[in-house]
Amino acid sequence: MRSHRASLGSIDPLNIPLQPPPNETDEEKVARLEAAREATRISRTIDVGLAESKKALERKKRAVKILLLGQSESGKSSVLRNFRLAFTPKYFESERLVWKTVIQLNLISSIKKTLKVLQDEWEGSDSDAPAASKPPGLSLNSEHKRLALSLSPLLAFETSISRIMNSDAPGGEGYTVTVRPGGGWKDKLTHLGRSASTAPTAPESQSPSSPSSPSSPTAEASGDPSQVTQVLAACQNEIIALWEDPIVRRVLEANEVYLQDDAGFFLDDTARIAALDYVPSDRDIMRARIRTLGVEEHRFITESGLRAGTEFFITDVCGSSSQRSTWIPYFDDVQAILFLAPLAFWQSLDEDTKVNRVQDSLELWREIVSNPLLAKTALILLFNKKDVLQAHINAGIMVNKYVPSFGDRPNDVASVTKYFRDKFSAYHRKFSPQPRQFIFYETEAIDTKSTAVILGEVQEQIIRNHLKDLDVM
Ligand SMILES: Nc1nc2c(ncn2[C@@H]2O[C@H](COP(=O)(O)OP(=O)(O)OP(=O)(O)O)[C@@H](O)[C@H]2O)c(=O)[nH]1
Ligand SMILES: [Mg+2]
Repeated sequence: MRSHRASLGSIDPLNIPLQPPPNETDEEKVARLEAAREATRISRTIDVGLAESKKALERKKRAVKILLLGQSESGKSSVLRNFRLAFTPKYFESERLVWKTVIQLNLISSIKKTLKVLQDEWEGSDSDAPAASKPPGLSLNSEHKRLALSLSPLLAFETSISRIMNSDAPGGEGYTVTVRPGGGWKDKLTHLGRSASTAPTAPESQSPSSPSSPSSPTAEASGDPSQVTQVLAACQNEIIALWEDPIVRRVLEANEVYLQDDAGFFLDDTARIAALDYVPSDRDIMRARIRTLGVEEHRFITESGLRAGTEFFITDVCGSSSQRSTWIPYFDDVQAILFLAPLAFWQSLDEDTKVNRVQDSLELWREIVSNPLLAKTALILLFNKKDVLQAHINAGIMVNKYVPSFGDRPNDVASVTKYFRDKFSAYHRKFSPQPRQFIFYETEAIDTKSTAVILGEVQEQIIRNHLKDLDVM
């Protein structure tokens, strides 16, 4: 009986598309074989890539993942820098000169703010009231004009460096140093610093009484960090004279500008920072202010300490209210959250001056604590900036003026801390989806020694829990 099925014979129809086309010329054959080799190469590269991604995923699963949360200016990035200093000191050292530029920019920002207030005063006195009607303590004179004029070239440097750090995009408005997410700005500053040190040296510092004028070569504001150092050194007497001038201080106060309370305030350290050979101390680096934009993930392997060789992923976020929705994708698979909440009960949020800062932290804490995605995550609460709290209590700021429910408890740091700790702890108990330990520390992120001790304890706790979860212990 003949089979109804057609015999495949020696021709395999599945192979037909792979067969060389009939009448293939030699050139076509070479091209076809080359294309086949290229396809195999690409396929192998993809396989290797997939294997590497799988390995990286596996590694990330074993690594310790920490998320830094808290409102803007709570100290998240400063805690990250402390982590770096404590556990990756070589890496921290390699970045020291990058921070020099940030600190110089912080100093220039304070000068810029002062000059803006003075400028507004002059414009105001030109337009409305005659100068004579100003209270005597607020009358700016020609010496102030000279100081302002001699410092104005610094502003051009600030603009150029910010532009370089942000790849020519504006680096945010106002007076806070802001950079795009990612570490690209650090590479740019490092590179600029290196090329500047190999370039012919700039002229020796200029006469302090005549710092670079807009037309002088140093005022071209190339964004070269070594030029900023030169110009700051040349201007340091003027900066100190401006900041220490009693009339300028009174004008700033009358305009409710309190530079000392600003993050990244370095005017009191001008003589040191504006010196040609200035190298930032660890504390300076912790005090530097640079606003985080977006979300930054930092991976590092600890170089020293009890757990040297441990891989960490620390995610640092922007704390502004408008940015908080960007945190959520990072809640997955994180072992611990360090939640920073300075007890700045006398302050409101920059982004919404109707909202008290501690109230905002408490609300944010409630949201984090109650989030089901974070039910198993260790939450570590840091009442950061305890030095700032101490200074305000010492200055006689009354808590019950801002927080009436504080009542007539003693107006001291211990009572204030206990009062708010009880509140945060009550939220933690009430809103956690399942019971978990309440872990709490008072910190001062600009004090690297005390912070290192606390971070050592925190690191140990997190790693132990993580190893337990991975069933390694
Ligand atoms: N005095 C004092 N200043 C601190 C402390 N912790 C941080 N700072 C300073 O506060 C400012 C803000 O700290 P950051 O670490 O930049 O704050 P952040 O939470 O990362 O803020 P965003 O990036 O805007 O979300 C910086 O100038 C820090 O140096 C502290 O304990 N005491
Ligand atoms: Mg930050």
